[in-house]
Amino acid sequence: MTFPKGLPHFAKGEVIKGFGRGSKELGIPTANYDVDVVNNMPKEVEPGIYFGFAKVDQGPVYKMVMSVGWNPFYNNTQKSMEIYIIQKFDEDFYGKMLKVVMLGYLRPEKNFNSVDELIKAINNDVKEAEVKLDEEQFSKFKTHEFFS
Ligand SMILES: Cc1cc2nc3c(=O)[nH]c(=O)nc-3n(C[C@H](O)[C@H](O)[C@H](O)COP(=O)(O)O)c2cc1C
Ligand SMILES: Nc1ncnc2c1ncn2[C@@H]1O[C@H](COP(=O)(O)OP(=O)(O)O)[C@@H](O)[C@H]1O
Ligand SMILES: [Mg+2]
Repeated sequence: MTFPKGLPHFAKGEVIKGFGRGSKELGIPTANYDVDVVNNMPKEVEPGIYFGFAKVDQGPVYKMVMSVGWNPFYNNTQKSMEIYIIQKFDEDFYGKMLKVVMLGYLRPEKNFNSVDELIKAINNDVKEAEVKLDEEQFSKFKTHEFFS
């Protein structure tokens, strides 16, 4: 199988503050990158929802889903890259170093009629990502030297 245009893409940077909507309104926190990391992405990587792996500081490598774009449901004016790590954390990790590898594309960003529909869509993304990331072509990136 061939990867979508611009993938795999490796990114790293500090976790910054976003709008605080992820955990408060959706119950799904997302670690946001700053504008430099967003601008470093190859032009051919389309906005949309992606899956891959993530690591905070010296911690373990976890599965992740990522939203790239303008969040049409909220109409953001700045493009963002936000990562939901598929793992429960007891504490926030603002200011920490976050490394990710983007491996696959799930769907375009969409608008929804309600917050509930957005939450359902994200939960479905998580399910799909969990299955796909177990495929050998993707799972091998868990031990990629980028993360060591
Ligand atoms: C897997 C995933 C899929 C998402 N899909 C959409 C989407 O289709 N449309 C949208 O407007 N926002 C989408 N979002 C982004 C959420 O709206 C965003 O995480 C939320 O606004 C939190 O923003 P904040 O970090 O600035 O607080 C998605 C986020 C994730 C993690
Ligand atoms: N599983 C997780 N995935 C991503 N971020 C998490 C997770 N658990 C806790 N966090 C923390 O929650 C923060 C994001 O919450 P969020 O409500 O999206 O706020 P913000 O708008 O500031 O990004 C992250 O920056 C991180 O410190
Ligand atoms: Mg966030």
